[in-house]
Amino acid sequence: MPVDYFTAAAVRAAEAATGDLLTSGALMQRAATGVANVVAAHLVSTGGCYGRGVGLVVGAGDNGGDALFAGALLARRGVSVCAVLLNPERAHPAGLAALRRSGGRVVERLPATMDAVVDGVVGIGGHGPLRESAATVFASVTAPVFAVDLPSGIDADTGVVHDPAVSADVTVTFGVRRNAHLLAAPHCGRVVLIDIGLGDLDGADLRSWTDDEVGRCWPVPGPADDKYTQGVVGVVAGSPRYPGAGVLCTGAAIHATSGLTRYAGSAGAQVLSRFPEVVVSESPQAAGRVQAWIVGPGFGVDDDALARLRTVLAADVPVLVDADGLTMLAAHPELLAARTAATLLTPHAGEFARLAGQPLGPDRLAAVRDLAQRLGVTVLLKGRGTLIAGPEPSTPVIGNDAGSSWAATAGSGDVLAGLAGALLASGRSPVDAAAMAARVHSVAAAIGADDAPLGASRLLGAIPAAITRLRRAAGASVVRQ
Ligand SMILES: NC(=O)C1=CN([C@@H]2O[C@H](COP(=O)(O)OP(=O)(O)OC[C@H]3O[C@@H](n4cnc5c(N)ncnc54)[C@H](OP(=O)(O)O)[C@@H]3O)[C@@H](O)[C@H]2O)[C@@H](O)CC1
Ligand SMILES: [K+]
Repeated sequence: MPVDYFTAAAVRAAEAATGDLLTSGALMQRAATGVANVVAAHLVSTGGCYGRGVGLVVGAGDNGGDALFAGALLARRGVSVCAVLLNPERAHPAGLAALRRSGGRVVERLPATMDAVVDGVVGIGGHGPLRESAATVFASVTAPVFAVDLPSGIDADTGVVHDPAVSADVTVTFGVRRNAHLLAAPHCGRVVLIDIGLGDLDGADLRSWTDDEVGRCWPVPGPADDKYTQGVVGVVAGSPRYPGAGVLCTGAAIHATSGLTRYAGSAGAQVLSRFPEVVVSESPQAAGRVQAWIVGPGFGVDDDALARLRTVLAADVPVLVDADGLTMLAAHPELLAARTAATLLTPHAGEFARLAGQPLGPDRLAAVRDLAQRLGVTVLLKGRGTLIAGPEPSTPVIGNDAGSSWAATAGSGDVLAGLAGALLASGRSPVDAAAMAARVHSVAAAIGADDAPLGASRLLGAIPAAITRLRRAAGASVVRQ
């Protein structure tokens, strides 16, 4: 099952639909119990609850109410709980009374040594950066931070991390995940989802694929397959100045599927010396039939490159455009007008700005969705958090948090393009191909890096192990050999 993420408005609508549960405060009690249990589990795993110190940083809304009720529950378990009220007159009255009844204290500032700090400043009602009073409290916090719903200072819908904002070790959220949990994943830490009885929600804004899903969908040869039935991909990449891009992109395509890989360009000799299984030609016209093209990595932007881009985009098969191909496409958007098959663009932020005609801006989710709809293509926006939007407005954007930044290295994008292009040739839709490629790319980066910087060659070499890991996550029985 994919993991779905929702906007604050969708969360509020789902809460409102519960009627009595919301108005009676039952939802808040469930939320607070979840927070208390997560914090207590941390205390237990690090020595026990009794006599340990937990600080609450409490804002003026219901997020602060959650923190206060959670603090009350912890105090009843023998935890020494103290709360800083950022706006004492507006602190949640029932929550504050509950804390006091349980023996929790209100303090001006948190003690220097704490075992955990609960961020109850703001949740889905927050806007803008952490205000000064809250920022001052967090500036001296060294204990693990447990964010209620969202780390404060992070926008629930866009994931924009304002400055300052809380960076959490654990985020405890309720009912459904919010967009920010994926878009600002590095700031949320471990996200724990508490069931408060909202049920299943439709209309996700954002979605991520799980490892087992990618593994289940990964194309592997069946009994009736040969090299042609699994998809032939053509790679138009590399140049005399940048032959390596052609080698890396072609190598990734070879590792992705068992289909045939053709290379068309000036780096044929280098490609062949590394990968003798590739069928090499000088130009796309001479390459023979393919089920998808990859065009652009290390390609240059001269007239010859533009002519090749034009040829490839005129073909009635899916095309992935990357790197220099995107720079040329930004100057010649008319090349998309005559496309009859799907197109997948894979820009980084700079290429995105060229295509969109304006800087990416902080709201990456809206930007990628707008560009995909405007151009009528699928767009994969690269980064630590990859975002993939198709041209249909009704479908959720797919996001992939890499979990690490090891893949931020030269040639990494060429590898991603090779993976996604081969999956396009195997018949996957552009959104699926992009989502699967992004996931396997980040897993390969983690495996290849093994906690030390890696180059794109090692990233390439880790692709088979990454595919194996994802397929194992899906269970061995799903694919008949
Ligand atoms: N409804 C329910 O039953 C359930 C709700 N639940 C919980 O409620 C939360 C939503 O509560 P909410 O709607 O009260 O908004 P909330 O996130 O507390 O923020 C609003 C307050 O923050 C303030 N503020 C804004 N920005 C700020 C900033 N940058 N820095 C500092 N302050 C800032 C703003 O102040 P103002 O702008 O008015 O001065 C206003 O007072 C949700 O995230 C979940 O935790 C769960 O218990 C499940 C059941
Ligand atoms: K919070």
